[in-house]
Amino acid sequence: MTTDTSNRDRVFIFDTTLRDGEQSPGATMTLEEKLQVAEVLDEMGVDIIEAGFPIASVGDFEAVVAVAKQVKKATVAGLARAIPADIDRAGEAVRHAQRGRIHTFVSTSPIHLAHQMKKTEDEVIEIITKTVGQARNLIDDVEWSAMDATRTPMDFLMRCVETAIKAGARTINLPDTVGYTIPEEHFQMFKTMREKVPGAEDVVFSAHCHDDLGMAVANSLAAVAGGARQVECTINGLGERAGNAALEEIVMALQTRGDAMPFFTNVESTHLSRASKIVSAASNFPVQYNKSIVGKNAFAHESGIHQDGMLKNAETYEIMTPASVGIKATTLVMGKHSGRAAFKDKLRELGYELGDNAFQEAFVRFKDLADRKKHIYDADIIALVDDEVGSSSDRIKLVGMEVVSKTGGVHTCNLTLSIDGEVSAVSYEGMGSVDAIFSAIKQAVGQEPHLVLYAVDGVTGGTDAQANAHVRLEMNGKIVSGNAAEPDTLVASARAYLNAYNRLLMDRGASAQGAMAG
Ligand SMILES: CC(=O)SCCNC(=O)CCNC(=O)[C@H](O)C(C)(C)COP(=O)(O)OP(=O)(O)OC[C@H]1O[C@@H](n2cnc3c(N)ncnc32)[C@H](O)[C@@H]1OP(=O)(O)O
Ligand SMILES: CC(C)C(=O)C(=O)O
Ligand SMILES: [Mg+2]
Repeated sequence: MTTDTSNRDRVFIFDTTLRDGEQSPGATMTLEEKLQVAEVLDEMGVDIIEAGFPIASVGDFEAVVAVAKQVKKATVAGLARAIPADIDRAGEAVRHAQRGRIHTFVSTSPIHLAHQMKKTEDEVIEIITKTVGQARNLIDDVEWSAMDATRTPMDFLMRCVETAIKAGARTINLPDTVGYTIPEEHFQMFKTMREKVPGAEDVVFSAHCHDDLGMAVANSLAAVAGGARQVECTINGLGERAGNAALEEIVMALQTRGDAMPFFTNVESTHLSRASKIVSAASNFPVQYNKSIVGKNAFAHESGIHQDGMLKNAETYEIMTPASVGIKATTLVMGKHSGRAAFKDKLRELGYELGDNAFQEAFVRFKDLADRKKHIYDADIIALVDDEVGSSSDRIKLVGMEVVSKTGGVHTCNLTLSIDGEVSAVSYEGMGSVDAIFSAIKQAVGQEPHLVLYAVDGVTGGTDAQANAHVRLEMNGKIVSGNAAEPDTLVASARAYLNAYNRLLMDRGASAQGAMAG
């Protein structure tokens, strides 16, 4: 991570979550939500907040006004088409900000000119002069955008840019409106503009990339390398169609790879995770698990080799710290790909110190469970280890069990037990599956303990949760309890019953056969 900003150019971060982000189908935010988003953006040091498109509706106008009044540090921008009424309305909204900006745009590509705007190139040039001039009469800070710039012939685009600069625009944004460009091409476009357009040195060039081909961030960084010093982006990459360039990715790319890209932003990255959560809740757009920087898995490791490396040194598999983006800690997720190093570490965290054999047995059972269950929670491991530790001295052990249940019919349990090392099989029919299991065990062991309690609950949520079965038995005035956790409720019930039964035998200090006889 690079913290030294000397000899580095500043890149201004223009956040458009509240405008382009809100254009995502279904992402409409209430005024309160917009204010909450604006607050976190301002706190984290975003330079410009595009708060909305004031002409779009009364609600949008009021939201831009409210954000403008609330924001303390950032510039607040309002979007306007190249239409006088739009520009007036945007000016009316952003004048409430300590620093306001009118952002006006017009199409420049042949396809837009022919089909959307129905204007000639010369007419567009005239429109730019008039509308940028109108905006400059309202406010000093004017940004002009060439909609669909990346599908515009360079000579015409340069004419447009030169016209906008002459009319008074301070920021020239060249959007990749349809996410069509590629990094090398984007780099060249900005480089050419900076080198060839008269007056280019007096303005800030800006990139605004969409993610239709999944290259929004790469294209934005290429634009910066080519001379752009403002990047337009959104939290979580929210935005029209496939979204905009993700703010958190741009900020962290520049911060993490300062060695290769000599730039910095003013964004305090430790706010990124919180901002992501706020925007996700406000827009109702869940963040995909594997989303860079802010996804649930961005700092989570499940595979044994990675977990082992992480335990030795976090830099083996993490190029930035979770703390740097506001996430408390890395998570080592326990699952079928985990190895002994992570399992041992997890046991230590849960307060277990097992001997070599017990550890090995617990690890085998853990792997077996992980093969059958998608999510392994701490409670699963606790249940598994408690069961393992308890069962090592058991004298009655479950070897195999088959339960056949029929609606309205009998329930049969075919059971094989090992009793003091001797294997015996029995079959029993009961009123229900559990009745058949318990009766089969009693028949095999040859004793009649009284069942005081039988209960089952889920250790963790979901249909693949482990069932935690509890059994309390009484025999000759002695009461003992047994528990077992298993993904299968019937197996958990059988094990819990045997767990209690083994304790009965242990308490009596007799051999299993003796207990059976006595
Ligand atoms: C790439 C982008 O993100 S652009 C921003 C997209 N955002 C939005 O559209 C915000 C929400 N939009 C709206 O609420 C509405 O579309 C409004 C209020 C802006 C306009 O509504 P309407 O007047 O009903 O127009 P409508 O949406 O049907 O069509 C858009 C019109 O704007 C014109 N237009 C589009 N962009 C521009 C521009 N940059 N400058 C001037 N005119 C433009 C279109 O040519 C079309 O004009 P026409 O009706 O003469 O053919
Ligand atoms: C309005 C402009 C800046 C835009 O969002 C785009 O071209 O994608
Ligand atoms: Mg856009």
